[in-house]
Amino acid sequence: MDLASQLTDLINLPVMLIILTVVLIYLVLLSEPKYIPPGIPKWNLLSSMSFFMKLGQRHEGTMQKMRTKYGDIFSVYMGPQLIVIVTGYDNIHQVLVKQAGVFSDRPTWLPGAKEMTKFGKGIGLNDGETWRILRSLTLQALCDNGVGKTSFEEMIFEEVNAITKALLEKQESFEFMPLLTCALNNVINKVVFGVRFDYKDPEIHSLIGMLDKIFSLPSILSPFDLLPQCIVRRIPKVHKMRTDKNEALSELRAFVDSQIKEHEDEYDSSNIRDLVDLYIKVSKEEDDKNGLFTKGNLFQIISELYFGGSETTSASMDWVFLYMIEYPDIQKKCQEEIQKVCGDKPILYADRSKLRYVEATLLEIQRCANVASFPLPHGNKRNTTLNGLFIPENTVILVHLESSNMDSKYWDNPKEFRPERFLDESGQLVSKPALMPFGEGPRVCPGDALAKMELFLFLTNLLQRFTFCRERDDVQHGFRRRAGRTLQAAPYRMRAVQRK
Ligand code: HEM
Repeated sequence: MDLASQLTDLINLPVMLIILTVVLIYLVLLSEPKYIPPGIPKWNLLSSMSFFMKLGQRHEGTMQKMRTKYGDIFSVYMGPQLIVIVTGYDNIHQVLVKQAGVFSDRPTWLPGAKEMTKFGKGIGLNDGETWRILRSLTLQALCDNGVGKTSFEEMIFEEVNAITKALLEKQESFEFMPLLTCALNNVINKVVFGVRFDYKDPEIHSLIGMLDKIFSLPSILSPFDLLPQCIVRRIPKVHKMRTDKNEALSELRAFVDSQIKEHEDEYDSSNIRDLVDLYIKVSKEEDDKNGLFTKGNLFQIISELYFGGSETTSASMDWVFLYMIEYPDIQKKCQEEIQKVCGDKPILYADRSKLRYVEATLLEIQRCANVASFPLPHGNKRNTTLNGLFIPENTVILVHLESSNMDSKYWDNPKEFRPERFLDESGQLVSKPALMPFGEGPRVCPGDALAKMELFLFLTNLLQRFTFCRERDDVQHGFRRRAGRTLQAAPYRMRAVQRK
C-alpha cells in the first residue's frame, strides 16, 4: 500500500480538513512580512519574552547584544505585534525628523493605549488632527507667561524656597526624591489649576499616590494586554495592579472634575489663570463641531502633564543631586562659578548664559542619566521603508534615545562623565545634536523648556545654599538604576550641609 492510501485509511476527510486548517492558521500567524529588519523571529516566543524581561530590568548589555547580532535597526515580536527598535543617532534622527511624516503617529491600536485613553484623547497617545490641536493648546499653557500672572520662574522659586525650608529641618541623612516629587508636582498643579500644596498637606501625598498607581503598570506595550483577558484576570499580581490602577484613575478623575467645576464657577474671560481656564475659554470661543474640547480630553491632557511633568522631571532632578554627591569636585566647580557670577543674589534663569560650566554639567547629567531612554512608542499607520528595510503598517517603533546619547560616532569615550565635552576651548557652550533627552521632531517633549528651567533653577539656587554629600563619606552609592517607567536612580540617602 502506498503512503497516500495508508494516510487516508488512518485519517478520514473531515479530520484531514481540520488538520489542514490548523496548519494554515499556524502558517498565517507565523508568517512574517519579507524584508523587515532582522531580529528575533515570530515563532521564537521564548527569546522575545526573555528580551523584553531583560529590557524591563534594564539589563546591562541587552541592547548591545541585539545590535551586535542584528544591526542598529532590529525587530522583535510581542505575540502577533511587530516591534522595530531603532538605535544610534543617525537612524533615530531619520525616524523622528526626516521621516516624521510617517513615523510621528502613535500605536493607538494597541489595547494598552486604548485602556490608557478610555476617558479621552490627550497628546501623548493621540495623533492626527486632534493631537495637533490639543498639543498646540497645551503648548500655549506651557510657554512662560502663556497663561496666569505668575511666571514659571516665580513658581519654581516658590518651590526652591519650600525645599530649602524642608532641608533646613533635616537633622539626619534623607532621600531627596519624595521632596523633589512634591515640589515638581506642585509646579504642574500651578500650571494646570493655579494651586500649590504644602509638602505636609495629605492632599498632595494622596495625589502623588494616585499617580503612582496609575502609572505603575509596565507601559502601553504590555505583554499582558496581548494575552486573552480571561487568563490575565487569573494572574493575581497583575489583576491587583489593574484594580488599583482603575480605582486610582477614578479618584484622579474625581479630583480633576472638582477642580474643573470650581474653575467653571469662577470663570472670567479677562483673567485666564491656568490651563483649565484656557481650555474653558477655547471651548467657549471655538465652534467645537467635532466635540474636541470635552472634559474627558482635558482630563487626559492633565494626567499626561502630571506624568511628564512630575515623574520624568523629578527622576532627572534626583540624578542631578546623585551626580553632585558622587562628583564633589564638579559640585565645587559649579558652586565656584555661581559665586563668581552671581555672588549671593538669587540666581535667575537669565543668568544661565553666564553659568556655562553649570549648564554643561546639567547637559552631561541628562546625557548619562537617560531618564526617558525608551520614550512612548511611535507607530506607522501605512507601509513604508527605513534605510531600505520594509516597515509594514501598524508596526510599533521604539527609539532607544540612550543609544544616541551614548553613540560613539558622536561622543568621544561616551561612558565617561565629563561636562567639559559641552564646552569649547574658549569656554563657550557647544550644541550637540546627538544629545536627545527630550526627543526631537514634531513629537519633541512639549515640556522641555519648563523642565530645563526647573533643573537649572533648582540646582543653582540649592547649590548656593547647601553642599550635598554622601550619607557616609566612605560609602559610594554609584549610579545604579531602578527598573521602572522611567530610568530612575536606585534610592539613595544624602546629607545637605548649609553653606555659611
Ligand atoms: C527632564 C524632564 C523630561 C524629559 C526627560 C522628557 C522627555 C520626553 C520625551 C523623550 C518625550 C517623547 C518624545 C517622542 O515621543 O519622540 C516626551 C514627550 C512628552 N512630554 Fe516630556 N520630558 C520631560 C518633562 C516634561 C514636562 C515638564 C512635561 C509637561 C509639563 C512633559 C510632557 C510631555 C508630553 C505631554 C509628551 C508627549 C508629547 C507628544 O506625544 O506629542 N514632559 N517627553
